[in-house]
Amino acid sequence: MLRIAVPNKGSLSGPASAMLHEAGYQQRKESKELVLVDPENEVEFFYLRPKDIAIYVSAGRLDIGITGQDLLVDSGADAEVILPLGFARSTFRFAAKPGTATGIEDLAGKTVATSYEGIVAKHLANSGVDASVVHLDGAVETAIELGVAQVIADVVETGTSLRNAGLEVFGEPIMKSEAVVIRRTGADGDDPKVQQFLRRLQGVLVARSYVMMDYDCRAEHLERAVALTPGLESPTISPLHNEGWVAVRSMVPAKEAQRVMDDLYALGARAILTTAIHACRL
Ligand SMILES: Nc1ncnc2c1ncn2[C@@H]1O[C@H](COP(=O)(O)OP(=O)(O)OP(=O)(O)O)[C@@H](O)[C@H]1O
Ligand SMILES: O=P(O)(O)OC[C@H]1O[C@H](OP(=O)(O)OP(=O)(O)O)[C@H](O)[C@@H]1O
Ligand SMILES: [Mg+2]
Repeated sequence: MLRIAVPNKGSLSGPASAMLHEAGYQQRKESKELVLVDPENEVEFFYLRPKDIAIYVSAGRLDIGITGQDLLVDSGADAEVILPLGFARSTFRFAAKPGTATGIEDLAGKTVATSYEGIVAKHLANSGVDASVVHLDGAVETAIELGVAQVIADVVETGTSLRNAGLEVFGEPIMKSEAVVIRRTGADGDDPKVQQFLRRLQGVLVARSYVMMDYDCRAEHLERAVALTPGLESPTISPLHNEGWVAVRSMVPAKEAQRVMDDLYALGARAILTTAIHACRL
């Protein structure tokens, strides 16, 4: 049975469970459940604190886990990313009161408050800057106002939390992050159970970001039409009863669907339809 770690709280928890559900796995019904066995899919889910997941996975106790790339780096655990999942996207940045710092060199001798000590300590060491780091569990934006630190290092998505606290980012982003699937470094990459799990999640990612497009066009316009809808491999072309016309079927990125439909229409294509993809294996 495949043993998988899933975040039990925080920003990663809801979207991770939603993605697993979409991939056909059972998910817990109550937030207090810590383990869920899905016998039909031969999978056991362990709901753990997001910060701990890389540690369990690197210890070999669990086969794979879903966590944040920043949490993986912060843990220093011996685990690696095998599939980025595209949600919980954020950057990790330094911030301070406006006008107090412009780059990492301004941190020398200062105190930095953060929930991600591992990332910050490594970054300071790599940059050769000598600053103190104070660990806080959350709401670090308040640390400056309350005099615990002069600088913070935290997750930034929209920047609203920083603005509300009267702070500004400075320097280059320390790292970018998103939710990822991880496994122990050097674990068997060919494990068929892991491969099947990854194919299911990849199927969800594709189903979320593509639509299926069907249309009819005159045979003489086919090459130009197909250039607009090249698909992932190659579009399917079928003859129509009306001579000189063909039907085309192709996957199109959902974000581009409306523009592509306009362009196909302008080319003379008709009966242009898009339908959602519910699941796929590429
Ligand atoms: N506002 C946000 N937008 C996008 N991703 C976020 C946001 N806040 C946290 N994350 C991401 O979520 C992960 C942290 O999850 P974690 O559950 O530890 O913290 P949290 O979401 O802040 O929850 P908590 O309220 O328990 O602190 C990290 O990968 C981080 O990059
Ligand atoms: O740039 P924003 O869109 O404002 O998002 C970033 C904020 O979201 C997270 O905080 P969370 O609400 O999880 O509280 P926490 O600080 O207690 O973790 C993170 O720690 C930042 O504070
Ligand atoms: Mg948080």
